[in-house]
Order: sequence, then structure tokens, then C-alpha cells
Amino acid sequence: MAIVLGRNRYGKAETRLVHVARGGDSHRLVDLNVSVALSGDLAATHLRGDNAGVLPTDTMKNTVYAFAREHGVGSPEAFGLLLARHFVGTQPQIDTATVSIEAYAWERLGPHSFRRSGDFVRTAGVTVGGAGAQVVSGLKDLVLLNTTDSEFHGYPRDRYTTLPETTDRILATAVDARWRHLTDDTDWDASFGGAHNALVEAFVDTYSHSLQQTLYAMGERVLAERPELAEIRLALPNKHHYLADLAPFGLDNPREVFIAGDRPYGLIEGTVTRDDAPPASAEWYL
Ligand SMILES: O=c1[nH]c(=O)c2[nH]c(=O)[nH]c2[nH]1
Repeated sequence: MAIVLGRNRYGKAETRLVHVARGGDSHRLVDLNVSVALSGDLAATHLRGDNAGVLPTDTMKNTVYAFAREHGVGSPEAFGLLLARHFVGTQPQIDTATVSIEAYAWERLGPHSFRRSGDFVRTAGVTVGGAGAQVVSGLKDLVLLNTTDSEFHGYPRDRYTTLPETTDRILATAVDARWRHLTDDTDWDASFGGAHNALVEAFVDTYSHSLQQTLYAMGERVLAERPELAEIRLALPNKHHYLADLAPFGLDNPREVFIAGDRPYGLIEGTVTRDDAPPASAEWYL
């Protein structure tokens, strides 16, 4: 029996970068949270404390800020590709770089004035390694709700089942979705906008018999409308809304008054794929 070093990676997590592009009268604002993770031949530091191959995580943080000045910051996908290629290209002991970015939206109020608009966070995950570059775009915390057109019944019952069947309920979720691109060269912002719209439209349009059915419809719509995408993964918490019992007060409740549940919540997760899509070249998590 031997004890050996397993998979490992390291990097600087959550470097907060705000970039102001001052060209012209109207400024542009980009607000990112950038995490870098590098892996490769890192056995020496783990086994002997030999740091000859350990680019400091402090340097990774500095690189994020320096690249923002030297190259500007466009889409999170493009900025992630630039950074990931830099680390793999300049550090021979590093074979794979993953850059994960959260982008916070700011709505323009004037030429140099903005309001943080927080109805979702855009995400990008770039992995550059031996198999090339893999780009995963996504969003999280997009809260959607339908006040009707949602049923849930026909499920198995056992001695612990108390849930009443319903043909009319509120369906609400906070969308966490990631989608994998077929190439590393796309109009990232147009692609993101199209995928976001497809997700929302499918949620609105789907008459739902389960959140699972809605999940598939959302994924299917994104892949149908975005040929540049291979696969989408969704995690949809079922944000339960319970009909309040107003009978003790002599009141009826024709599906008007609800208790918004916090926890526990159902968590519905699934992947929708193009069956002819090439497999992912790197692991990616939702
Ligand atoms: O859309 C739903 N899917 C479930 O799997 C489930 N389970 C549950 O209790 N309520 C619901 N709703």
C-alpha cells in the first residue's frame, strides 16, 4: 500500500475587478469576480515544499488587474480565454488553467452613471488545456415565477406521502444554468443574450406538469435556438408557495394568499444535450 498525491489544483479565488472604459463621453463599466485555478506538475510543492513550479496566487491576482489595463475587458468569456491561455502559455509546469468569472450587471443611468441591476449573475467558465479551450457560459440567481399553468399530480404515494395533488399552483424557481459552447470563437454577448431569452421564454410558454418538464423545455429551447451550443445543465430549486389556510379566520382562499417557503426546497437538476455533440474536453460543474 502506498499513499499518493491525488488530483490537485490551486489559484486565486474571487479577485474583484471593476473596469471603467473612458473612451468617449460615455463610459463603460464592467464588474467581475474572477477565479483562477491552475493544475499540472505540482507534486514537488505538495511532497517536498519545493515551490519552483508554484506561480504565486498573488501573481495571478495581479495578472487579472494588469490584463484589464493592457487588453481592456470585453465579455467574461473573452477575458477568461485571455487569462487561461496566458497561464498555460507561460508556465511550462502548468497544463490546465480554469478561469471562472461572475459578471455583475450595471444599468446605464447616464454617460457616467450606473445602477447595479441584480436580477441575475452572468457566469463564464473557461478551461484551457491539452485538448484546447472549452468555454461554458451561464447565469445564476434568475428568479422566475408563473402564477398558474402549473400542475403536479400522478406521482406515486406511499405511507409517508401527504402532498395534495394540484392542477393549479405557483411555479417559481431561481435558475442556475450553464451551457457549453462547441467552439472557442463566438459572439459571446449575442450568444449569452439569446440563451437568456430562450430560457425565460420557455419558462413563460411552458404549461408545466412538473418542474422537470419545465427544465427540459428550457434546455431544449436554448439548444434549438443557439446552434453554437453543445449542451446545457440546469439546476432549478422548486421555490414552493403554500396556500395559506385562512379558514380559522372565516375566510376562503381562492389561490390568492400564499406562504413563500424558504427551506427545504425541491432541487431539480438535469442536462439537455445535442446527441451529436462532441464530449466535453474538461470537467465542468454546475
Ligand atoms: O414539479 C415538481 N416536481 C417534483 O418532483 C416534486 N416533488 C414535490 O413534492 N413537488 C414537486 N413538484
